[in-house]
Amino acid sequence: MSDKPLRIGIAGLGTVGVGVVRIVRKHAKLLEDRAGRKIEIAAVSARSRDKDRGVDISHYDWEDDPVAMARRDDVDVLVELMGGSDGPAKAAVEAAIAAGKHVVTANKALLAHHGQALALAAEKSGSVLRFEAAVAGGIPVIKALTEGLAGNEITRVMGVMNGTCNYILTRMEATHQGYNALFEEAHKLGYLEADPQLDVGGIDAGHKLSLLSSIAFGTQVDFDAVELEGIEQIELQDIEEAAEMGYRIKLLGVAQMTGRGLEQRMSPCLVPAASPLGQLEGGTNMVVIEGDAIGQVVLRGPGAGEGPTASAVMGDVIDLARGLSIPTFGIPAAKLTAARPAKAVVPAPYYIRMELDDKPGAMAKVAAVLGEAGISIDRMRQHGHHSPTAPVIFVTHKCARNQIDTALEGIGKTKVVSGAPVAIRIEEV
Ligand SMILES: NC(=O)C1=CN([C@@H]2O[C@H](COP(=O)(O)OP(=O)(O)OC[C@H]3O[C@@H](n4cnc5c(N)ncnc54)[C@H](OP(=O)(O)O)[C@@H]3O)[C@@H](O)[C@H]2O)C=CC1
Ligand SMILES: N[C@@H](CCO)C(=O)O
Repeated sequence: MSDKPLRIGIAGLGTVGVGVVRIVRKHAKLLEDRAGRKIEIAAVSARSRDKDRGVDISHYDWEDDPVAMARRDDVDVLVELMGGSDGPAKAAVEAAIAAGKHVVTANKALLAHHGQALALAAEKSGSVLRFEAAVAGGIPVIKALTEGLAGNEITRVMGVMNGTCNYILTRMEATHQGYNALFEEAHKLGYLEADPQLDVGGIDAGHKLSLLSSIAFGTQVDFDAVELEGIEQIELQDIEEAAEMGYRIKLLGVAQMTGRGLEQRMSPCLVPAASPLGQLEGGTNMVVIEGDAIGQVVLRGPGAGEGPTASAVMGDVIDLARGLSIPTFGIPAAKLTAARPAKAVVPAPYYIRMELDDKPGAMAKVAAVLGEAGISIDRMRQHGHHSPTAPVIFVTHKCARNQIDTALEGIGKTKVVSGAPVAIRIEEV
């Protein structure tokens, strides 16, 4: 037991920051016993000093400037909980690292864009940079990958890592309402990020996937290489068609090393309804890790919210208090390789929906385009309708995404389809 406390400075007192303050206050003795030393808050920083945050912060020094707080002599660890890929979050983290202080952050945007540079800087200055809370909120997935599964060659990482999207998709199925109505519901419940595109555009989940990829495959974080597709084009009809075929639609991230490079994609996928991913409800997250020795591990839990996210932050803080020092992405940053990005090369069956003109030869034209792209049709259904166009669903045999893209382009040129066809990958999970 050390008689020297670990002193943290918290930059950002919103949902997560307040959660961290609450845990430090409520569990002071427990934390001391587990960490082997006291954990104390030396200073806090946010935009507005006068805001009522529902916790008493009067015992802690206030800093208007998070960078100044990061440099304070009495701060051993900067806990960055402001958010944003650049601006004050980046400046404060860089200042802390330059001053040789450890950093704990929940900021996936910052790490997805600057993770490699920050990890290199941290190692150079002898700092430790940790980010458990940045991926899948309260689920200890970073620890699982960097520690518990460190003896494995990781073959695939998959997951549902944006609770808001999963909430919208599962509520569409449960309430038979369309995307727009459920987007509004999620908005009213305060689930959406300030910029909702981060959630529904798949960007937030893509940030998280890029961080997991780095640890799993020993590669430099490459968010730009993540193939991103959001959930906005998913219609109730897709959810219901998928359900009838025994699938559910999830915004699924998949990262795997292929013979042609690192495939990273975050996109809506049909997954078997009976699989663990298919059964995931509401805002819950799930990460599936596959390794050569372990086989498959499934981690499930709350991906956001005050308590779960602060829990993950505190796990990192306790590790630092214990003196644990693990490279940011599991191996020294200089050893992380720059992976060749591979577009979805692993073939899969696809679900394709389109509004087909109800006139002679229309179906034949579409079938010809699919055939020319080398795509074999597994199943096809056309529903009864009273409109001039017929909703038509194809399920293909396994094919590559570029074949689908070629076919979609060709289908557009047939002039027998209204609007853009929707193609969704069917993932074996
Ligand atoms: N909320 C969640 O469930 C999860 C959040 N995260 C991540 O955790 C981080 C924090 O998220 P969350 O708590 O929800 O965010 P909030 O928006 O609730 O809080 C952000 C805090 O940062 C402060 N802040 C913002 N800009 C500045 C600035 N320029 N200078 C000083 N302080 C600033 C705000 O100050 P003020 O209060 O005065 O306005 C506020 O206290 C983000 O990186 C987020 O992505 C990760 C997982 C889950
Ligand atoms: N916006 C995220 C929470 C923070 O990671 C989500 O909906 O999962």
